[in-house]
Amino acid sequence: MFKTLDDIGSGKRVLVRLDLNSPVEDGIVKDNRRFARHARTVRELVEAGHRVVVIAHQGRPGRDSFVSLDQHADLLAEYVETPVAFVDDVHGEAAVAAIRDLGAGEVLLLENVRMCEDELPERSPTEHADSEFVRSLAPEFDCYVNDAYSAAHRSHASLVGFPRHLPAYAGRVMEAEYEANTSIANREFDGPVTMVLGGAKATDVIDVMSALDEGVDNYLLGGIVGELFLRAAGYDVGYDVGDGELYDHQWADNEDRIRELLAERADRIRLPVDLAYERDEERAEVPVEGVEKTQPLLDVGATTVGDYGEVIEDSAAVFVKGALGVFEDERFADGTVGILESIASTDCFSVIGGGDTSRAIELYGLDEDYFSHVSIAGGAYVRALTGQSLPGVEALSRDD
Ligand SMILES: Nc1ncnc2c1ncn2[C@@H]1O[C@H](COP(=O)(O)OP(=O)(O)O)[C@@H](O)[C@H]1O
Ligand SMILES: O=C(OP(=O)(O)O)[C@H](O)COP(=O)(O)O
Repeated sequence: MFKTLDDIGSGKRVLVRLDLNSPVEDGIVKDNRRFARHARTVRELVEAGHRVVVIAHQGRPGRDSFVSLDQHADLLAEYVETPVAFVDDVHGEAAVAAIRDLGAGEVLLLENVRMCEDELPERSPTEHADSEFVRSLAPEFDCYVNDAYSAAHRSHASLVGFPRHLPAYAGRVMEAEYEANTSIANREFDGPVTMVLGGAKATDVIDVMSALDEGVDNYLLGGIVGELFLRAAGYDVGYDVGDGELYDHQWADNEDRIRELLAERADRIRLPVDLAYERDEERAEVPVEGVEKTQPLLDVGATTVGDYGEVIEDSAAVFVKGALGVFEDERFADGTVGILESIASTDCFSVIGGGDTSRAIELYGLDEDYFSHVSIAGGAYVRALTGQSLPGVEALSRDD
């Protein structure tokens, strides 16, 4: 449906859009798997003797994470194992001069594209193609590669404007993410399909469940979302404790849809039968019938992990969206890690998505190779699961 790096040839001037958007702490850009993944695409372009110019974004104006890409150049260079030059300009004279100076097999990163006013408005590809940003850079290149799947749900200039001027190709990350994340909608599996749904964002999970009625045989719920469903089932859970804002407003916003889903799909939805909480600084577990509504509940319990593991063992495909507990705290990681281990021990097709959830894989030393695909996308993954098209993918696919 789109052309790939296999179709480019060699020795071209290539503009490549990556998603290097990263956590920033005290002004320091944190390394994360986006660098390692995109490095593969960049390395392949370098090895083909192209002149490689990278564009990417970081944060949004007004936020602390809205910083220059100078640190990103060093991090990317480590993974590509080749120097990555940086110019603090997006499309002005300095950027164009640096682009023209580039030799074959060299890599240059331009400044954060969100520092350019043309980038962020959600506009059509035709409007973006006509922006000064896109019109001033496009003539410097022979082709455009979009590898930024995890930003492809945005109709921003650097993601949709260039394919109107240049032959456009998908990078390796774009290809792999697209194929894995749309497989729940596009692929037939030879056995039950299971979704593990957790995390803190109830609306995302409800949207995914609503969109995927036919294709899914089992829903295994946990996290905040699981507690909201348990509350709908009549258990005394899912109440905000102290100043927390995790439950009550999400309950108010989603109560009706949760009740409907539970009634319609009672035979396919599995809820936690036990939960974990903190007692005397240790992990303690309690059956759902016994929880008191003043306890913060931070993970699913061991019986739930066992039950869910049996369902996973019998599944042909498992998709994960959201963590089953507060896995960042080792005491409450058993649910998330236990489920990931169950998936890893089967040979089912598996996709682990959600920026936070996939972090549990590296935090607890699981091997990525045990899973069919570990996504680096958050919002784009949810949109793909719900069958929505992504403007950045659409822009690559046009055949007019
Ligand atoms: N019971 C819980 N109470 C509080 N936070 C939870 C609970 N279960 C999961 N979480 C939190 O949810 C976060 C992941 O949620 P979310 O952002 O929805 O998922 P993702 O980013 O993977 O899509 C994790 O950081 C985890 O700490
Ligand atoms: O990190 C990103 O999305 P994600 O947080 O949904 O994974 C993308 O870079 C998009 O960034 P944006 O949500 O500021 O447009």
